Amino acid sequence: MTPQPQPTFGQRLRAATQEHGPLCAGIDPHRALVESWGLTYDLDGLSAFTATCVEAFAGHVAVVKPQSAFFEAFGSRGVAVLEGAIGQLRAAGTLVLLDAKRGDIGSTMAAYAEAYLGGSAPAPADALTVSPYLGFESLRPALDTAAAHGRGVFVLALTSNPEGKDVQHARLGALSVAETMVLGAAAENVQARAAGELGSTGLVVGATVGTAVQELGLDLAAVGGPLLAPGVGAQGGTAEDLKRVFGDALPNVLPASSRDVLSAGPDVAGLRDRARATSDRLATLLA
Ligand SMILES: O=C(O)c1cc(=O)[nH]c(=O)n1[C@@H]1O[C@H](COP(=O)(O)O)[C@@H](O)[C@H]1O
Repeated sequence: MTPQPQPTFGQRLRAATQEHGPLCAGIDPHRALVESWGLTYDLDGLSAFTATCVEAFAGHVAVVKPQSAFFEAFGSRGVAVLEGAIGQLRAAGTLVLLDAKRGDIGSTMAAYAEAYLGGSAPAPADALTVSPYLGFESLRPALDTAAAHGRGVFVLALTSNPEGKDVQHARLGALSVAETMVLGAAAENVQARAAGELGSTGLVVGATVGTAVQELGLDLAAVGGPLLAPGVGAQGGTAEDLKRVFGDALPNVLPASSRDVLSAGPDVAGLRDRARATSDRLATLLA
């Protein structure tokens, strides 16, 4: 019997958002949030916070995005909590986008790719955020490792923080730095686009970037991959902003929200309801 080709990350993401709506729910255990849930800001509090998020989100949202920094802050035992959560979410069929924004030179990038996306990664994620400021092509090991294992990457292009534009709007000859990321991701997604499918190389474009997409003349619809839009909620990004920022690329947008959703905890049902309501609202907008 001929083995079936494994589904790509883009295919799995499309199916997940069709089933659950477009929300990417963040797990960002900030000290203030953990304490507002009545937990102590220590390893026990981190574990309890994470377990509540997993219970609320697993099987109920399309994608969960744990922010690695908040787990790394507790050292190897914090990372073990993160690895446990990744495993539980994926076992429930929920896609995990690990937000670690890794970026380095080729051989070191290859080690990061193996660590998070490889065939023998200890706790592989379905996708990883990556930082392209050592050059788009420095990401090659992550792009190739992800593709080989049906996983994805999200490349920073226009980040939601106000300082991002100092680098991302800068021009390299005719092209802005952001546009090199758009063209790089589009090239990775050519085959998927030709097949009428969502590609597995995504970009990060914040919901808070105002008119930057238009000013820089970026063709986000041509990327052919998912467009992670953080900044919804706590950073001030609204559903209306998503419309303005993304225009005809709206169907590929994966809006991400962390604090705004997490503030509905610690009650599991309350947290799940907030995530579902946010996802439903966004689904109507993106339809
Ligand atoms: O890659 C990201 O997810 C990301 C990119 C970006 O441009 N801006 C941004 O806020 N993020 C992440 O998205 C999350 C935003 O959290 P909230 O502002 O609480 O919704 C954090 O984990 C950020 O690190």
